[in-house]
Amino acid sequence: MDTKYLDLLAEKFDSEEKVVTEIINLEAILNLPKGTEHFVSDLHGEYHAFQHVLRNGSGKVKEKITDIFQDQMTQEEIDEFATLVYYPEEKIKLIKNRFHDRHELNQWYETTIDHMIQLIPYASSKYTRSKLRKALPEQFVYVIEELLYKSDKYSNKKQYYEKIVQQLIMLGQADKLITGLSYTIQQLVVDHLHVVGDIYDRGPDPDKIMDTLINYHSLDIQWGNHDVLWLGAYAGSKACLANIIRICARYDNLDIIEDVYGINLRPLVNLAEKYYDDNPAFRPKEHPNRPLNEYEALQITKIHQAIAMIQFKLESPIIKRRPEFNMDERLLLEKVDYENNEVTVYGHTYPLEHTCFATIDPDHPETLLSEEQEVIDNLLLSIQHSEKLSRHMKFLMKKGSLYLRYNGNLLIHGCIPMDEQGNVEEMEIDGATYKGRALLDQFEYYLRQSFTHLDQTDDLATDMVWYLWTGEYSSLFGKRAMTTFERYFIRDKSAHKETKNPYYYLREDEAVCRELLEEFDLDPEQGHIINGHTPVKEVEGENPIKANGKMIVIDGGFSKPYQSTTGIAGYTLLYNSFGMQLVAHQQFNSKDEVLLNGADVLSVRRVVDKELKRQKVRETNVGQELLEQIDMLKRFMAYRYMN
Ligand SMILES: O=P(O)(O)OC[C@H]1O[C@](O)(COP(=O)(O)O)[C@@H](O)[C@@H]1O
Ligand SMILES: [Mn+2]
Repeated sequence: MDTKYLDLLAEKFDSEEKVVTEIINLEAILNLPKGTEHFVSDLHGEYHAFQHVLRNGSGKVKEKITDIFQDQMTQEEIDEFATLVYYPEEKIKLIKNRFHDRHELNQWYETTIDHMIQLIPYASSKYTRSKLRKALPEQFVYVIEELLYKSDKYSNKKQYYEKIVQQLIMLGQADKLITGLSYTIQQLVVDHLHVVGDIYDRGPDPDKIMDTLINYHSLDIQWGNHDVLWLGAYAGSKACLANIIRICARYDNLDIIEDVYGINLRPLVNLAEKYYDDNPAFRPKEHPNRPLNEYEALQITKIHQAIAMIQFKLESPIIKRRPEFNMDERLLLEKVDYENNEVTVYGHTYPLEHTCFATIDPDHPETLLSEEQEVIDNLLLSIQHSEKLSRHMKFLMKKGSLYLRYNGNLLIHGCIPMDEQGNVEEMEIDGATYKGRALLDQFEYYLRQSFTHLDQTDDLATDMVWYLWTGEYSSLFGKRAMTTFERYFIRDKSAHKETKNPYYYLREDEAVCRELLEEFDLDPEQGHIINGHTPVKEVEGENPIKANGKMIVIDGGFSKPYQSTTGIAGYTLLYNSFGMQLVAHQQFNSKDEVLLNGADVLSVRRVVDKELKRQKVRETNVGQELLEQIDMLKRFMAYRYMN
C-alpha cells in the first residue's frame, strides 16, 4: 500500500488503541444481522401513497409494535400507536383534542414516551450504538440515551428517569420529543431503500418525492424510462423535453413545469392559442379531486397539441441521423398522406382523425416553424436554469444507475432485451456491437456523457438518452415501438399495440433468469432479479413472483391512473436477515383516513425466500466494504505500530 496513504491514516488513528478499537468495532458490525432493505418502484409522482409506504416501512413498523406490545395493548391501541409513529405531527394534535385536562394529557405523554423508549431498543437491536445515535433526534440525544440505557435492576434510578420525562413534559418538549422519536423508529425499521425506477410522470408530485429521497438516510435509484426522459430533457435533448411537457399536459400536471420548476410556459401558450383549437384526443386526464374548469381544460388541450406536434417534428431528424436506431418506421409525419388524411404504418393504411397539423408543411413535415423553434429553445434554456430541477436531476444522477447488483440481487427497472430464443439482443453503436450487460453499460456511459455536456443537443450521447426512452433495444422501454402518434390519431386500437420484448414472457422461466443472473456475474442460486415497469395485473390472476421465485416484479401500480388494471395499489419488497417478503398494498386514499381510522391500507404478505440461516452483515455488499477496511487497518497497524 502507498505509504503516503498510510501516513494519512495515521492522522486519524494516532494511537494503537484507536486502530484496535476501530478494528473491533468493524468486526462486531460484520456479525450483526443484515439490515432491512426496502424496495419500491413506479412511484409516478404519487407522493402521498409513497410517504405512507415509507413511513410504515411496508408494515414493518406495526409488526415491531405488535411484537412488543401485543400482550399489553388492544388492536385498536396498536393501530393508534402505529399511526402516531407514521404521522406524529398530525396525530398528536388529534389525540390532544381528546383530553379534558392537563393531567390526562400528561399521563398520555408519559405512557407514550415510555412506549417509544421500549420500542427503540427492539427496533435497533441490529445496529451499533453509534448508528442508533445518528438516528436519534439531535436536540434530545443526551436525554434519550439516558432513558434508553436505564436498567430496571437498580430501581433507585427509577425516580431519576421519571423526573427526566416529567421535566421534558413540563418544559413543553413532549410533542417535539415524541415526533423526533417517531422519525427515529421509522428510520430504524428500514436500513436501506431501493427505488427501482419511475419517480416521474403521470402523478402530481414527483418533486416532493425527490425532496423526500434527498433527505432519506440511505438509498439508491435504478432509473426508470420516465426518469431518463427527465434526465434527457435536462441534459439537452429537445425531443425528451417535448415529451415531458406533453405528458404533463396529458395528465394535467403542467403546474409541475410552471410552478414547481419555475419554467415559463407563456411562449408555448401563445403558440398553442394561435394554431390549435379544441380536440377530444388531446383533452387532459383530470385528477379525481381537482376538476378543471372549461377554460383551463381548453387551454391545456391546445398546449397538449402544440407540444405533441413539436415532439413529432423533433423526433424525425434524430431517426434520420441515427440509422443504427433502426426507427425509420417511426417517421410518421412523412408517412401521412395529407391530402387523403390517412397514414401508412407497418404496411397498413389507416384513416386519421383528430389531426392538428396546422403547423405542418406537407413537403417538409419535420420542419419546425420559427415560432416552434423559438419555443423549444427557450424551454430548454429555462429548464437548464431551473435551480430546483438541476438539484433534482443531479441527485438522480448521483444516486442512480441503469441497473444495480446489490446483495446478490439484480435490480433493474425494465428488462434485458432478448430475442424469442432467449438470447440477449445485440445493438450496434458507433461501429461496435454490444449485448446484455455490456449494452446496458454502454447506455449508462452515454447517459452520463450527455449529462456532463449540457450544451450538446444533438450528439450521439444526447440522442441515446432519447433512444433509452423509446428505442426497441432499450432496457428501460422494453417494447418494440412507442405508438404515441397512433394513439392520438388512429381510431383502430390494433394500431396502438406496443409489442413487448420477449423478455417479458421469457422471464417466467427459471432457467432464463438464472442465465441472466450469470450474465451479470451474480450467483443464480442466491440471486433474484427485481423489476419494476410493467404493472402486475393482480385482477387477472398475474403473480408478481415468477420463475420459481427468481423473478420478482414489484410494479403493482402506485400510479393512480393504472390502479384499475392492477387491482391493487402497489407492491413493495422487504429483504431482511430472515429472507424476502412481498407486500401488497391496498389503495391509499388519504392520510386523513389513516389518521382517523388507524386503518392501514396494507397488505398481504408472501414470503419469497426464507433463509435457513440468519444473514449477517458479513454476507452483504456493505460487509465486503467493511472487510476491505479491516484488511487495510490491519496492514496499517503492522506498518505503523508493530515493527
Ligand atoms: O398511457 P400514457 O400515460 O399515455 O402512456 C403510455 C406510454 O407509456 C408507456 O407505457 C411507458 O410508460 P411506463 O414505463 O409507465 O409503462 C409507453 O410504452 C406508452 O406509450
Ligand atoms: Mn417504466
